[in-house]
Amino acid sequence: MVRSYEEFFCGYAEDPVDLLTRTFSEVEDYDEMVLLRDIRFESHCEHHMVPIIGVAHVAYLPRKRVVGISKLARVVDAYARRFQIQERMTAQIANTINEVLQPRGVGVVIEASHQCMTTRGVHRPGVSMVTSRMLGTFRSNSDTRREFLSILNRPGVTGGV
Ligand SMILES: Nc1nc2c(ncn2[C@@H]2O[C@H](COP(=O)(O)OP(=O)(O)OP(=O)(O)O)[C@@H](O)[C@H]2O)c(=O)[nH]1
Repeated sequence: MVRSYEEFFCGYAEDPVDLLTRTFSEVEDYDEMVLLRDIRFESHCEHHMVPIIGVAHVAYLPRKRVVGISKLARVVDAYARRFQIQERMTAQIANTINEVLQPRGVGVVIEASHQCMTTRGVHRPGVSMVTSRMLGTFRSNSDTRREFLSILNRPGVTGGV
């Protein structure tokens, strides 16, 4: 049991800023959107300590600095593996990427099911919660935001491989 809880809450031992400090510079001035979608995560509700299970979609518009793509998923995990509320987790992921990479913009969308309301309390299975945090161009430019959100609605090319 102790090992399980150490795993559930190992995010407190991770520094999300550290995860993003190594960046790639030789990217031929790539400056279009980078989007990692369907990042599955498992978190725990800080009110009831029961699971929040969902997916995060994380995008940014680089300004010179491009990060290893797995690091975006690691940042999601670093915040998910803590006691959370979904709105705070969404903001933390976006704010950290924004502060460390200083991109032109960041967009984070999270869709999750909260077992504190599907399996107890109000008992509403099948309900999911959607939150988003848009910064920089994702907030100020509706075309950028629309491009991001429209990609989320497209089927993936890899078929989830
Ligand atoms: N942006 C970008 N990152 C990539 C691409 N292909 C691989 N990567 C990332 O390149 C990074 C290499 O980082 P390292 O820290 O050297 O590799 P690692 O120790 O295997 O890192 P993890 O994959 O996080 O375990 C990883 O984050 C990969 O996900 C790509 O096409 N674009």
